[in-house]
Amino acid sequence: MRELRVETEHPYTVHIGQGAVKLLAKRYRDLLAAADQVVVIADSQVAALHLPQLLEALEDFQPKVLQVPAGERAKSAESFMDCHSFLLSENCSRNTVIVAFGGGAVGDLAGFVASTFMRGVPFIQVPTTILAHDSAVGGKTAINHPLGKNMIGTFYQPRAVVYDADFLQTLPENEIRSGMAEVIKHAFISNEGWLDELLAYQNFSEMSGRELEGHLEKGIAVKSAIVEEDEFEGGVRKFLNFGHTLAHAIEAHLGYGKLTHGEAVVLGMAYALELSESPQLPRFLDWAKVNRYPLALLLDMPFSELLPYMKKDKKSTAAALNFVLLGAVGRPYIETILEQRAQAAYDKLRKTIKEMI
Ligand SMILES: O=C(O)C(=O)C[C@@H](O)[C@H](O)[C@H](O)COP(=O)(O)O
Repeated sequence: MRELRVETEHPYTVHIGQGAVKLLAKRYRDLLAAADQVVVIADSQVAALHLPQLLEALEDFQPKVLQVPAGERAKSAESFMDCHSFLLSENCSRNTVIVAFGGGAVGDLAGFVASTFMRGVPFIQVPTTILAHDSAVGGKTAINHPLGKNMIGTFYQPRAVVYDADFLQTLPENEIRSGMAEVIKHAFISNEGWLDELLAYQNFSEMSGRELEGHLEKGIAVKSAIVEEDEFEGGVRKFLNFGHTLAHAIEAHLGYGKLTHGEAVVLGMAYALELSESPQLPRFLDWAKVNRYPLALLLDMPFSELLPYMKKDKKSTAAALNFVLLGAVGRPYIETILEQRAQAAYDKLRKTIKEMI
């Protein structure tokens, strides 16, 4: 079992390894035993596969379980209110502990619920996807608004992240693709050798469980170092948004859940590389093509339809579009891009994609 400490204002530990969920009752007994109630907010698809393991680990605390829709559909105002209604109807109090069980979406939702229920109750992240190596660490919580992704949320750190690698074994192919996009994002902003290793995958089924755990640990280390430096995103934390300006626009434009977050991030990273005039773009597009990321989707989406969403991105202002670009691998920076240049780069990328698929 590996442990990584995240030294934020309220520090916590990320436990990662097979069977990690079993340590919940031992390592967090004091927190859980002091709670008047333990409430699990679970992704319904994940619950169908793995809830018994979590309930066994928490059996001493007789948790209540609320299942929410799988994926991005969990991050709606309706599901946020359902969570609060559940907590109130179960007579939960400020001494309740929430456990988020599932992928990035349920983690973002449950974290937001935990940060707002009676102005804040403790929560533990139990992520079950590759993508959540990113979202479960760092304390960004959110739900979506039809006009923009993650527009409603807080910074609120979990008490612990318990990342059981056993849960990753049942991930469907599109979830593996989605999660690997955030892994590769961490490599782009930090380390060329690691990026080379990741871009060598022609098919993620070549990757052993041990290799995957290694990549997740590296990703978490990159993420936590940045979060430790800039917990509330005044500066360097924005680099973690590499690829996300376009990705979030695509997700909002298509309707949340139509595309996985990571698939959208791959399209967004290709665009950010084009804007950066990066020599990494051709091999990144080749990698995306062989690993069956939906590059062709960009051909159906005119720039004008995505622009209003990009303007609402949290890094942008009313007057300027701000993107995370890449000087070289490991050297991200923020640049303000004029609309005309943003459009030209988008059209150029679409032309390249059209010629290669
Ligand atoms: O934690 C962060 O900081 C990130 O930016 C990580 C992103 O990968 C994250 O998944 C999310 O999409 C953040 O978007 P934001 O627009 O809510 O900052």
